[in-house]
Amino acid sequence: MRLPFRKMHGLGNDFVVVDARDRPTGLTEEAIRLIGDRHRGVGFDQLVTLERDAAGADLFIRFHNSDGSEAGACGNGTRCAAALVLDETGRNRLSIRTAGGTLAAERLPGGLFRVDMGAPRLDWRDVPLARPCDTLHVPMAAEGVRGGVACSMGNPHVTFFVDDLDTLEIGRIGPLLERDPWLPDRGNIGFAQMLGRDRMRLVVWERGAGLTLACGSGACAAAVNAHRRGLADRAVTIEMPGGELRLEWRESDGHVLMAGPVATAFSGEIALG
Ligand SMILES: N[C@@H](CCC[C@H](N)C(=O)O)C(=O)O
Repeated sequence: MRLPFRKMHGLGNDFVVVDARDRPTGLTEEAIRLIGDRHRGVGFDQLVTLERDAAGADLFIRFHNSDGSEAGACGNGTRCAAALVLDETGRNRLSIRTAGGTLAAERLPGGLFRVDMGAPRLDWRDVPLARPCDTLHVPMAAEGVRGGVACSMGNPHVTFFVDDLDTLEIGRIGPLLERDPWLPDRGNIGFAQMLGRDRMRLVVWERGAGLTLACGSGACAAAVNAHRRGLADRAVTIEMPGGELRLEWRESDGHVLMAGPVATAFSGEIALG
């Protein structure tokens, strides 16, 4: 059996996109890990599976990290999947369901795609944290960082605000913080440096995938958390190693809007078994 796929990325956060709308892919967790292996497989940060939605949305999207675990949300992957289906159908808007919630995607001029990522969840139970805590000041710490800000964007995020991103050893502290006892489901860990009220730098250590060039839901969380801390306005540009995303935490309905580019690198077929 051969499984067609498309390799896409959003700012270097890379995905293998497979289509299960007509028949299930049948991929096991082990097969997902193998395809995600950058030496023995295709390699990806996330596997993005397109499915039909039973509840009436235009599309259901499922996300798996390269370690085989399932994730409730993936901002860059949602933009890529949305772009693919919008191109396929010639439409400009799409409703999408994910395990983390119902989203809306639209095509913008200039080759950009915007996703309404819904409202962040700010209660400690929703992140989730291990026990009651003010999510604005989570007493997590590692060398060079202390006191994170937590929220859920359909997946768990903690953002640490620092003066100088370049002094951190993220490859060393990221995996420790991902598995901190405060995070029973592990977490995506963002390290942010404010450059002004409308601009910041961000590096994200992703749960189940490690250091990434960009993280869409991590950028949403950083925008929300920076505003909650009084560090940023509601609209910010976020610079990540792979490029920039434009974020707005909309006042009228509390939804987070994320806009940025997508790209296809190549497509191919995986020989299963
Ligand atoms: N690349 C992502 C986030 C992917 C999921 C994450 N690693 C998790 O386990 O929650 C994005 O662009 O949001």
